Amino acid sequence: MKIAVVGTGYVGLVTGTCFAETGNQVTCVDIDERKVEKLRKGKLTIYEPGLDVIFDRNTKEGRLKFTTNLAEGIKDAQVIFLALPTPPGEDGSADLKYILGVANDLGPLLENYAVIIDKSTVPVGTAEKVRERVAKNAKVEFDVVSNPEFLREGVAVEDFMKPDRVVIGTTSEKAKKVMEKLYAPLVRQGNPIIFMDERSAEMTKYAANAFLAMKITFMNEIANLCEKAGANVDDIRRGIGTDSRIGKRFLFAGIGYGGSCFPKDVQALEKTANEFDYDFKILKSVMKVNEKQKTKMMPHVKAYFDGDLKGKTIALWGLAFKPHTDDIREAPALYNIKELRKAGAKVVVYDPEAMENVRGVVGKKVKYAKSPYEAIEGADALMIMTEWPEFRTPDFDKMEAALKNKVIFDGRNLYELKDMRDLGYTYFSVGRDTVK
Ligand SMILES: NC(=O)c1ccc[n+]([C@@H]2O[C@H](COP(=O)([O-])OP(=O)(O)OC[C@H]3O[C@@H](n4cnc5c(N)ncnc54)[C@H](O)[C@@H]3O)[C@@H](O)[C@H]2O)c1
Ligand SMILES: O=c1ccn([C@@H]2O[C@H](COP(=O)(O)OP(=O)(O)O[C@H]3O[C@H](CO)[C@@H](O)[C@H](O)[C@H]3O)[C@@H](O)[C@H]2O)c(=O)[nH]1
Repeated sequence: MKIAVVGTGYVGLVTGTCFAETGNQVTCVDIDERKVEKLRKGKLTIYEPGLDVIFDRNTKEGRLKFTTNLAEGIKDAQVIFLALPTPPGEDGSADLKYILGVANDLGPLLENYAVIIDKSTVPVGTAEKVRERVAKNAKVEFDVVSNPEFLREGVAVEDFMKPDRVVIGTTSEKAKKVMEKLYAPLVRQGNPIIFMDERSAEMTKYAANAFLAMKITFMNEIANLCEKAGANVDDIRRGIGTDSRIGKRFLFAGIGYGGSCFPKDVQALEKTANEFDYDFKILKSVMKVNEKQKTKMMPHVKAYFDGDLKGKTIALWGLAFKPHTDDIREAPALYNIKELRKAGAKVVVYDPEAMENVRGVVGKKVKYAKSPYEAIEGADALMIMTEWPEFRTPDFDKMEAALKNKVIFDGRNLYELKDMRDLGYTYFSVGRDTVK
């Protein structure tokens, strides 16, 4: 099939590369000339495990191309994915300017029947809006389908190639057939394609993200209560996760959810509820709790240094919003850097992948270390913000020699309390006793 993907960010690049891998002819379109130039030279623009291998194969074999020219990109395409940003607008609702802008441009460029697919996360009713915009100038027949994406960053290729399910919102039989053919190679293991109308598909995406954000937030509140009540959240997680109605996944307490999706999508769904005059109380609580959770270690840090962080050096391990990605959008680490600096502390940071992105936002306000051990050399304390595997079993002898004080503020519960006790650390974690 000939496919165009408009918007070549995390979702667009993964979508385009994976569909090239299943044998399609894919052209990715982006307005960012530097990005397209780099991709054309065979260089990836994001860090995503496993993407490099299939990207190389498909660019070399000529199935994956890049352009800044929309007309050239969509020429003869049977399906056109819109994988464009839907950032929060001023009031927190999803800003549709990118999607509707491209929809306006598409109409006059269509030469044959095409299925236009909303891959971006878009509020209920967007497919209708896209249809209206394209129809204004279109001379040929077309369909607009909602096909939300559920991939997670860090495991995006695997999620895309082996999806739990594919959700497709369409009321057109013709579009349905095209979509079935397109996705057939990805659902061979028997995972379902779930067809529904466009509005339900759009709502499904927000419901999934909001539910997962709520699940995490619930555990974060249980963790906060555990700290007061002397219980251990890791035991609670195991105790409830084994109940198949609850499930083991997304029960890890920590310093809040971040990333480019949960924060904006929970907010956008709450705005949608507002528009329909519905007071979505749970979502409001989820946002409020998460906001506070991100910097929940700060009071402990301040108290440890008797309220005075001036001149203290705090090392941060982990900057990305989660491991296996260089994405720092809404990363808890950024909020902690801000709070630490506000309190007068010097901050030294280390992350295996996200340093360049942080440099772009924070610049010289923090020091960048080349290794986790360089970051803690002479530091007064260590804070852990992201659970990268390399932080899980560090060389504790090296750590002891480097740190001024044996104190760790762990926002991701990487270590066993017993081990920390045996090693003689003061150890703060989430939803568990403090080791002193
Ligand atoms: N990142 C994820 O893990 C993820 C997962 C599922 C769904 N989503 C949703 O997918 C959508 C895209 O997210 P993303 O993370 O890929 O965003 P992104 O910011 O990484 O990528 C968007 C790309 O679109 C390009 N662009 C902007 N305007 C354009 C135009 N007029 N023409 C062509 N290209 C244009 C940008 O230059 C950028 O490269 C969002 O709605 C998001 O909520 C994201
Ligand atoms: O038990 C858990 C699981 C996750 N998180 C946090 O939740 C956030 C989101 O994590 P994750 O869902 O793994 O990453 P994303 O790449 O943001 O993926 C989410 O957002 C995407 C964009 O919409 C969706 O496609 C995915 O299905 C959805 O999981 C991160 O800050 C994690 O640290 C926790 O705190 N505890």
